[in-house]
Amino acid sequence: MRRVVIAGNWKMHKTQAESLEFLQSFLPKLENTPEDREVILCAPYTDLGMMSKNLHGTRVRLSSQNVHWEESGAFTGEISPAMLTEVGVTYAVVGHSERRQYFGETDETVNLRARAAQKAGLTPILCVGESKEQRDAGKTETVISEQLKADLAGVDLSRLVIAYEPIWAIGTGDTCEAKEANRVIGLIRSQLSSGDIPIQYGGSVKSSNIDEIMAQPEIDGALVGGASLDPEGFARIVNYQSV
Ligand SMILES: O=C(CO)COP(=O)(O)O
Repeated sequence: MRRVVIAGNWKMHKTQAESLEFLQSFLPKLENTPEDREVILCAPYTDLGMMSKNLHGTRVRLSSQNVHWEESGAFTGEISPAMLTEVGVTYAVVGHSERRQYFGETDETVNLRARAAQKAGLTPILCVGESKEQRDAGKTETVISEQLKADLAGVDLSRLVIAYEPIWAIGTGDTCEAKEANRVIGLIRSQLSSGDIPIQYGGSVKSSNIDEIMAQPEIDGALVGGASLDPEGFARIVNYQSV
């Protein structure tokens, strides 16, 4: 049985005060959430320590939105795996398309980050996905397959989550059709030597489309951006109706 993993990626949103306010409203809404759903919040670095204290004894896990591959050094603006594990973080997003697009992240650095995360005991959430141009040119499968090959070299597949995030569907309201996301995720799975890796869909996931997304047999969860900022809405996503 593959795990269901629902994660909220807050990106560059929420101060500590705002995160605390979120948790106060969100946590009570998880009372009836089925036990087998894993819930993760990918919060800004400055929120993680405080959130970790407030999440103690709850089912919610914490993720960073990136992680560096060196243990320490002259890397201004970066964060080491140990700095994250020390404050109770257990997951790290790597290879998000916003990092690849705006901050020069390459498959090579994504791979280094994923391996370093695992070495420190963090589970990477690896994001892959094609741009609109690549999709229109019929290159979706090739792009994703090259990303997987490069990003996962030397990575332990038993401690990994993958998120399929088509770039054209991120923050646009233009969700990938659930059946199409299911097809691509099936292709991703067919390329992996382990069948147990949870594979999420990400890109304009909302409370109004989560039920259909989660009804797809290949989709094991969601990586939610904008809709994870509101505690009501994100709780509705976590508490999706399974069919
Ligand atoms: O990038 C995403 C999650 O990592 C998706 O963002 P949106 O849900 O805002 O489209």
